[in-house]
Amino acid sequence: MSTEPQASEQASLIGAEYEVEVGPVAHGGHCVARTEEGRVLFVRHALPGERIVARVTEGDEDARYLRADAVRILDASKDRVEAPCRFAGPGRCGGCDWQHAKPGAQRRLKGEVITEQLRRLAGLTPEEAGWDGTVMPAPGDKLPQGEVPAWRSRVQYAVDENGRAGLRRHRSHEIEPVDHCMIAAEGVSELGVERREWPQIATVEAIAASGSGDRQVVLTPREGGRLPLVELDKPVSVLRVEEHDGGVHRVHGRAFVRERADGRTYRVGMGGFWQVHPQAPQLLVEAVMQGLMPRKGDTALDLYCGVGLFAGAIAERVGESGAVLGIESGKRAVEDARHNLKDLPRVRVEQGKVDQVLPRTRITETDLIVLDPPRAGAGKQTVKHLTTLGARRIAYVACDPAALARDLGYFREGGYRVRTLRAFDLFPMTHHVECVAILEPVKKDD
Ligand SMILES: C[S@@+](CC[C@H](N)C(=O)[O-])C[C@H]1O[C@@H](n2cnc3c(N)ncnc32)[C@H](O)[C@@H]1O
Repeated sequence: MSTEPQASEQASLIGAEYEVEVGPVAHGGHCVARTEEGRVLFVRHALPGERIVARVTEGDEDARYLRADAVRILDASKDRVEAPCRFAGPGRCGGCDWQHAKPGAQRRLKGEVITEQLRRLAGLTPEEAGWDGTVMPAPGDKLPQGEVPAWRSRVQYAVDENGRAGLRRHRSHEIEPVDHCMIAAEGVSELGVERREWPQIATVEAIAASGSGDRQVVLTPREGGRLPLVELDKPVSVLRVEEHDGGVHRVHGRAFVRERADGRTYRVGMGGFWQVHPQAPQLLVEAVMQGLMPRKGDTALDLYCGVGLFAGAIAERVGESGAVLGIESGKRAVEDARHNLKDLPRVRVEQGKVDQVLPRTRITETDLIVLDPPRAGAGKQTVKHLTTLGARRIAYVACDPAALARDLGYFREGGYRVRTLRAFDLFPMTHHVECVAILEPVKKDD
């Protein structure tokens, strides 16, 4: 069955409906389906094996593929549940992708995406990647059926023309007003951002640091708008982002929040990166340390080091006879990292892009490397450089399995193999997943 789009839309297929059988999951929070005419659809709100009616949301006659939403489920998967969030569904909030899937099924789908990316982009079988296909939930997130983990310790809300806070619809600038985001951490919900009016404000970010209890609200006024009087129920620091240069103006309270991981406190200023799931920093430090096994006296690099999470953990373990160099491009993050690690005299943090700073350091060897790049990955040139430094072990922390797979391919070209690859569901209800790959040089007799 198919419904043709209205003639006035010319070649656009937006609005056309196709009855299809849903195929496998694809990277990005959707599944692949094929129409009778052979058109490829990327369908959201569907699950593999289902028979559905898909309505096209993007694409025209000439497109290589169309984007679509499952608007009617004719034959449901056993993994399907009623979305617990009332703002989820076709055309609604774009924050979550898998509200309609059981938690175990969400993790399975993420595992399938990782396997597929490894195969397609690196030519690696699960065995060659040391990957057993299991995506682990964060401790505390395995909740009874129907309950949703409230994990987002940082939420940036957009504000609509009526002053209501909300979240963007999928691939859209439109805002879905949301009076309670189910995945927002309790500390975020308690700030009351979702329940008040925000005239003249473009975005409001609510931050609830877990270890310290620090709370922060970061306001970006509308162009030409003025900052409204801000009175919140809780003691929070409020920052305002200046329009002209992205600078930060402190309205009241501290200009940073304090986070805790691995027995240390980390100051994180505005714009500085910190993992959003409260369990993530500890979980990732443990996975990285188990993989790297630092020894006293080791030298190590922490690339894309943020405010110094892994540099701090490694420095504690390599002791005073060892040394750690962190590299990070964000100016404020580097200031925070230097502050956070100032009790560790053998740690240095350099500011700049890894591909520019690393060659300038003239480092020719190191025992250990941890790299935790942004979504785009490290890239061929940087990976190639890293494979020349003779590291005994490399830990690659990745928030995008596609970029990870590409970079693992480059590591292989440089003589490194993957020992283990672990994956953690640090973003429940969304399609995102965090991986930690541990690499080591291929031995001559391998
Ligand atoms: C995924 S975060 C990791 C931060 C840190 N490892 C942590 O876990 O808190 C990536 C970091 O890389 C930084 N970054 C992005 N591109 C960079 C580049 N080309 N060179 C250096 N740092 C970069 C970002 O500012 C961000 O702090």
